[in-house]
Amino acid sequence: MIRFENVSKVYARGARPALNGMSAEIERGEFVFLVGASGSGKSTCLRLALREERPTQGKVFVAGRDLSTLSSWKVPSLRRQIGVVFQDFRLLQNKTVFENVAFALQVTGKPRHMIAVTVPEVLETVGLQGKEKRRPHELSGGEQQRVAIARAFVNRPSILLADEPTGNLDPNTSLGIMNLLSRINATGTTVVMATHDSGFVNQMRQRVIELSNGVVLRDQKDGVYGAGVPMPDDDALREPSGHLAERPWSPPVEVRPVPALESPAHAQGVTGTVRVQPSSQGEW
Ligand SMILES: Nc1ncnc2c1ncn2[C@@H]1O[C@H](COP(=O)(O)OP(=O)(O)OP(=O)(O)O)[C@@H](O)[C@H]1O
Repeated sequence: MIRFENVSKVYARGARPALNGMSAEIERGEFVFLVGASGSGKSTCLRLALREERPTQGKVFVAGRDLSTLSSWKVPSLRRQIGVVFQDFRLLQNKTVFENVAFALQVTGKPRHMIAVTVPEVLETVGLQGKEKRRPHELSGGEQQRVAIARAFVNRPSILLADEPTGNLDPNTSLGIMNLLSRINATGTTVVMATHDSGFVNQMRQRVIELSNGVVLRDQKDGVYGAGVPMPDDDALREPSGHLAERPWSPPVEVRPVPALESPAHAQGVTGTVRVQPSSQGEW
């Protein structure tokens, strides 16, 4: 789905490379954490996959396209396949919740009647029903991130890139966002998330790609955040079901993938389930 082939990126002449011969391949439907020290190149990887930046050397392939030969006029169609979520939400401040999400459909030329149906559905999925008319400054950080996720997904992209999506949120709110991303991934969407949040990385046990100075230091299936050494009490924490129980540090709800998105209430970390069925392409 996403392939980096020996990619180097030098932003300014003479500067240290942000990426320095980095290679990695991410398959359709994977959930991958990109970790590494500040400046190790995580955001650069995401920007290259979006064709916001171009490599100085090497190639990036996304959804079967070689981005080095992709014409500029095809970049919007590439980006329609990719949802993006940022640490700072990046909502349009003068638009309501509904309008922020609707905007993503309008720019792709969707008809008004389709927008009128789809936006409330997606807002319900992320737990924001009843808040359609609010503006971003009238929402909590977690709610703003839910709007951003709704906007990222309303076009049913096959890839979600998330750059520190929990970086501005408290642990409980972050947990709700992680649950939402996990459930989105469970519908078949490829998720790549750059993060410094060691707690979630250690608990979710997804693939971890660790960057250091622009190269892949570690690529670990069912990985952990640091050093590649499992935490000593992991087996003790694993329940008979295979799910991880709470750690002493963790918020009071487990994170686990399920085969479909759940209700907004569940996404916020409380019980109750309304299933949103994925389409045959594994999208929702
Ligand atoms: N637009 C830019 N112009 C010049 N240098 C840049 C630019 N963007 C990133 N860099 C440099 O490239 C290197 C990698 O940055 P990048 O943002 O990819 O790291 P990161 O791992 O995402 O860091 P963080 O965890 O702090 O977000 C850093 O040395 C950074 O200063």
